Amino acid sequence: MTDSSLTPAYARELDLLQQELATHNPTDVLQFCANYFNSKLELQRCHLWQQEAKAQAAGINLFPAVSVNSSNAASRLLSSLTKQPSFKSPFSDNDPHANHHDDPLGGAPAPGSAITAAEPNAPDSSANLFKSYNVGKTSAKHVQDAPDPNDPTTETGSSKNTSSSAFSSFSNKAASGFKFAPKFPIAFNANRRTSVSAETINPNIFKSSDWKPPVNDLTPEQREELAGNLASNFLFRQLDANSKKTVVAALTKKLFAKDSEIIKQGDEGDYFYIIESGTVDFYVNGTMVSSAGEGASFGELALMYNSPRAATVVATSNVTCWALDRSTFRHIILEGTFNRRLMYEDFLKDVPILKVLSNTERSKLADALSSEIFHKGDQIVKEGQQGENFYFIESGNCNVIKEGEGVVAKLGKGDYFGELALLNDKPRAATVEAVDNVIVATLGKSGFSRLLGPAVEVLKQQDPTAH
Ligand SMILES: Nc1ncnc2c1ncn2[C@@H]1O[C@@H]2COP(=O)(O)O[C@H]2[C@H]1O
Ligand SMILES: Nc1ncnc2c1ncn2[C@@H]1O[C@@H]2COP(=O)(O)O[C@H]2[C@H]1O
Repeated sequence: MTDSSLTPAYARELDLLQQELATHNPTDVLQFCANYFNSKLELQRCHLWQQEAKAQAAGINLFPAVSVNSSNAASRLLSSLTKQPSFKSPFSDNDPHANHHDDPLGGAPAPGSAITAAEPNAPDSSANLFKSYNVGKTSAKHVQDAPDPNDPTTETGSSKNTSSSAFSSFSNKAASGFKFAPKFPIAFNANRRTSVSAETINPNIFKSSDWKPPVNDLTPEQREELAGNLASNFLFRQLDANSKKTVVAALTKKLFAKDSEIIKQGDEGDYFYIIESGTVDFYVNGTMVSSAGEGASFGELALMYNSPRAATVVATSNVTCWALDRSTFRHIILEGTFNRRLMYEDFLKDVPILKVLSNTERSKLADALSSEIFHKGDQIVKEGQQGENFYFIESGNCNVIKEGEGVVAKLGKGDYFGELALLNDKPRAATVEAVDNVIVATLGKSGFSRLLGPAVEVLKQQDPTAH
C-alpha cells in the first residue's frame, strides 16, 4: 500500500515497483530497482523518439531545435539531449550488439526446418545438407554431456499431444544425468562479434507488458516430471518457482527427421532446444565441432546474445526436442541469468586467481556458476572421492583436512578448492569441511576446462600439494 499523500503518478510507480519486487524477490534490491527504473526510462524515451520520427516523416516537428548559446554549459547539455536519444545503460558503455536490440521480443524469426509435432508431414529438409557437412563420414565423434550410443529413437510425428511413452523415455534417461549442452562451446564466437556486455543480455530493456507466454498441452503430472528433469540445468535452476512453471508450460515438442538441419549457422535465433531423444552434430563453418545427445541442449547463444546462430545443428538420427520460443527465453531465462550474472560478476572480480580473466571471460564464467549452501560440519568434498565440481567460497570458512594429518589449510571468502581432482583426473586429495555456514559457487567439470581460460595455468602453479 502506498501513502495517499503521494501524487497519483508517484504512487502508481511505487505500486508497480512493489509488484515487481514481490514477483522477483531479488537478492540485490538496490540493483534491481536501478535496473527497473533505468529500463522504464529507456522505454519511455524510446517511445518518444519513435513518435518524433513518425511525426517527422509526416512533416511535423515535435521538438523544434532550441536556439542555444554554445558558451553556456547548460544550453550545450540541453542541445545535446535534444539531438539524439541517450539510452545509456549504467552497465555498459560499449555494447557492440546494441543495434540488434530493436526487435528482441518481436515475432520469432521464420522457423527453420523443424517438423513440429503438429506438422508431422512437413518435408524433410535434408536433401542437400550433407554435401557441405560430411555427416556420416566423420570419425571419432564424441557426444557431449549425455551420450546415447544406442539411439533407439523412432520418428512418430503424429500427435500434437505429448506421447506419454516418449515423455517418460526422455525423463527416465534424462534423470540419469540430465545436463544442458555446454554453455560456451569450443569455437564459440567463431565468426561472430566477440564482445559480450551485461547490457547485451539485459532483458529489462525488452520488457513488454502485453507479452503472454505460450502454453502447451502437457498434463500437470507431465509438467512436474519435465521440471524435475530440467532441475540441474544451468539456465533453469536459477529461476524462481513461477518462472520455472512458465518455462515448462511454454515448451513445445518438435520432431526432426534424421539428417535434417535443425539450426543453420548465420540464421536468426528462434528457439532454444533440449534434446529428448536422438543425437545431433554441430558444425562451425562446415567443420564438425561436436555432438550432443539426450538431455543436452543447444541454441541458447543466439538468443542470449542476440547474435546470428553460431553453428549449424544437424540431426544424426530422428530427434525429438523440447523447444522454448525466443520471447519466453528472453523474458524468463535471460532475466534470471542477467540478475545472476550481475551478482556473480561482483563477487568474481574480487577472486584473486580470476584477475587474469578478461571481463568477457568473467561474464561467461558467471553464467555457468550456481550457488550451494553448506552448514557447519558438512563435508563439501571428501578425500578419496571422484571430483565433479570446482568451488569458489562466496562466504563462510572451511577447513581442508587430510587423513592422518588433520587440518592442512583454512579457506575463506574468495578462496577456491576442488581443482586438483579436475586438473589431475585423480580422487579428491583432501576433505573440505564447512566451519560455519558456507556458500559456494560451483562450476562443473566441463565449465572448469572451458571457462577458466588463463586461470587454469595459475591454478596449476599454485598446487597446494606441490611441496
Ligand atoms: N562449437 C560451437 N560453436 C558454436 N555453437 C555451438 C558449438 N557447439 C555447440 N553449439 C551450439 O549450436 C548452437 C547454434 O545456435 P546458437 O548459436 O544459438 O547456439 C549454439 C550452441 O548451443
Ligand atoms: N594441502 C592440501 N592438500 C590437498 N588438497 C588441498 C590442500 N590444500 C587445499 N586443498 C584443496 O582441497 C581440495 C580437495 O579436493 P581436490 O583434491 O579436488 O582439490 C583440493 C584442493 O583444492
